[in-house]
Amino acid sequence: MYLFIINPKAGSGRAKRIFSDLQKSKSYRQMDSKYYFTKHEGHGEEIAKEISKDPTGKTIIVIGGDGTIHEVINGLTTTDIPIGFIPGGSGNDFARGCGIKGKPEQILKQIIDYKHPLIYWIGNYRQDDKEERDFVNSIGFGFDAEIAKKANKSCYKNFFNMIGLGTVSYVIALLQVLIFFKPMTVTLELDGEKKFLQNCWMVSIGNHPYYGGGMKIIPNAVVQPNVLPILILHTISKWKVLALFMTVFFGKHANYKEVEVLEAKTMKIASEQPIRFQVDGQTDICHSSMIKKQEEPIKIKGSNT
Ligand SMILES: Nc1ncnc2c1ncn2[C@@H]1O[C@H](COP(=O)(O)OP(=O)(O)OP(=O)(O)O)[C@@H](O)[C@H]1O
Repeated sequence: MYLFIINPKAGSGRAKRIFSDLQKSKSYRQMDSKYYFTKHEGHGEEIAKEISKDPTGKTIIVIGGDGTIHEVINGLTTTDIPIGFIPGGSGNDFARGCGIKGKPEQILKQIIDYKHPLIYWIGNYRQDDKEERDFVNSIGFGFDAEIAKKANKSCYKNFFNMIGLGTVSYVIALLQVLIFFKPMTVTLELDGEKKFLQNCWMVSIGNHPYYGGGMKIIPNAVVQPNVLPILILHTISKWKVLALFMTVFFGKHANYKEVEVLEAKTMKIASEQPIRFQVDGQTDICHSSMIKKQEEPIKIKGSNT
C-alpha cells in the first residue's frame, strides 16, 4: 500500500496542487493508496511514527519540501519502509541530492515501476544533551545558519518561492547577514582529533552537495556510508565572502584558500558561546553537537540515477 504524506503549505501551496493533479492521473487511480495532509509543524513526524508500527508492504510517498521529508525521516522507526519523494517545496535540495527529476506524474510512475530504490545514508546529530535526530540534507554552523534564519523570517521568501526563484531569498539574506556577522570560535573534533578554530565563518556537513535551492555548498559530497563530507570557511574578509558566494552555484568556492574541505567518520563541534545552526534549513542554537552517519541506510524510490 502507498501512503501519501502531503504538506499543504509547502512551496506556498505547490505540494497541495501537485497532489490534486496526481489524483486525476491513471497511475494514482490504479494504486492502492491512502493519504494524509500534515496539519501543523511536527505532524509529518507523528504520521511517520504511526505508520512505522506496521511496516509490512508499505511505501510512504512524501509530497512537500525539505522540511517535510526531514520530519518524515525523523518519525520513521524502521528502515523497512521505502520512501518515495515528489518535490513540492521551494528549495527541494533533497530531490536534487537524490537525483529525483521530472514532472510529478513521471516521478510517481518511477516510484511504482522502479524495482531498485536508491540506497541513501542520512546523517545523525545530537545537540548538547538532547536526543539524537536525523538530517536528510545538511547541517551547518555559523554563517549558513544565520542566512537560513534571516531567509526563513523574511517577508520576501514567500514571494520568491511563488515565482519559482526561492534561491534569490538566500542571496538577499546573505547580503543582510554579511553586514553584522561575527565569526565564531569553536573546537572541532574530527575522528577524535582536535582543531581549535578562531574567527571561523562556517562549518557545514552534507549528505550531498546541495543547500539553499541548488547552491553546491559541499561540492565533493556524495551519498555514501560512514563518511561526513565537511566544509570549513576559515577567517576571511567580508568582501571576499561576496566574491566566494558568487561561485557557490558551480561549487568553485572550494578553490579559495580560506575554504577547507575534509572528511571524517564523526565530528564534534563545541563552543563556549552559543552557536547558531541550521539543519535541513530550520535553525536553532546549541553549545555542542555530535555528528555521524546513520548505520542503516534508507531506501528512496523515484530516483532514476
Ligand atoms: N499544515 C501545516 N501548516 C503550517 N505548517 C506546516 C503544516 N504542515 C507542515 N508544516 C511545516 O511546514 C514547514 C515547511 O515545509 P517544507 O520545508 O516542506 O516546505 P518549503 O519550506 O516550502 O520547502 P523547502 O524546505 O524545500 O524550501 C515544515 O517544517 C513543517 O513543519
